[in-house]
Amino acid sequence: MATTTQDQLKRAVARAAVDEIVPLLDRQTVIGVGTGSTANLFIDELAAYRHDFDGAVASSKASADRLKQHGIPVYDLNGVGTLPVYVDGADEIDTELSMIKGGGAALTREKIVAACAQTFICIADGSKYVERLGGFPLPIEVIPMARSFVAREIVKLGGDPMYREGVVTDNGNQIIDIYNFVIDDPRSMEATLDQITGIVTHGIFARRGADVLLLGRDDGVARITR
Ligand SMILES: O=C[C@H](O)[C@H](O)[C@H](O)COP(=O)(O)O
Repeated sequence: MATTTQDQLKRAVARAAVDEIVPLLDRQTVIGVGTGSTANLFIDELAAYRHDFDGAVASSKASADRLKQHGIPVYDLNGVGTLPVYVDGADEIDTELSMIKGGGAALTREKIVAACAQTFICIADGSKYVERLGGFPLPIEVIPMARSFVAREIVKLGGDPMYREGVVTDNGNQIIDIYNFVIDDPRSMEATLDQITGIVTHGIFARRGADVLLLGRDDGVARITR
């Protein structure tokens, strides 16, 4: 039997997310849209329904551009109230639906848009589903002048910080990736990192984790809820 490629799994969950949200849409609905290769496929699938909803708030300039290319209006979050749904990928997601995000450096806007959403639907291929977060290096967005200070604080917490050279976020900041970081308790680590001066956002999404995970596996898309 032919194995399903990662790209096919991403496409399957993107379609499943569209199937899940289309019944909720009306001409006034504005939805939150994430960033990355899986979110891109979701945007492409969503395009067929562009006349069934009002528009979207994007979590990155790249996603905003892709939405606009499909003729989907993109709104500033400040002009929109609560979003009924936010759809995005993840770099890792655990059984409690806590996530590591930010592999594409979009974590800050993602966390903000997710905070405004009633329901967070995570779309991910099976490789992202883990027992414990931390195999994927944890991205942190830092104010540039605080980079070395934040790195020293991370070392005190037992992680190995690595500057992601050449990357500037949509907010004009820099990214540090933390390798070899044990995240036994995502909520507690999220709170600890929230306290470090100079960190704009880190990639642990635990307090605002996903509500629904659409997980692409060889045998189909599993729907897992928190
Ligand atoms: O900054 C990027 C985001 O957090 C993405 O959602 C995450 O990196 C997953 O991206 P992909 O769907 O390309 O694996």
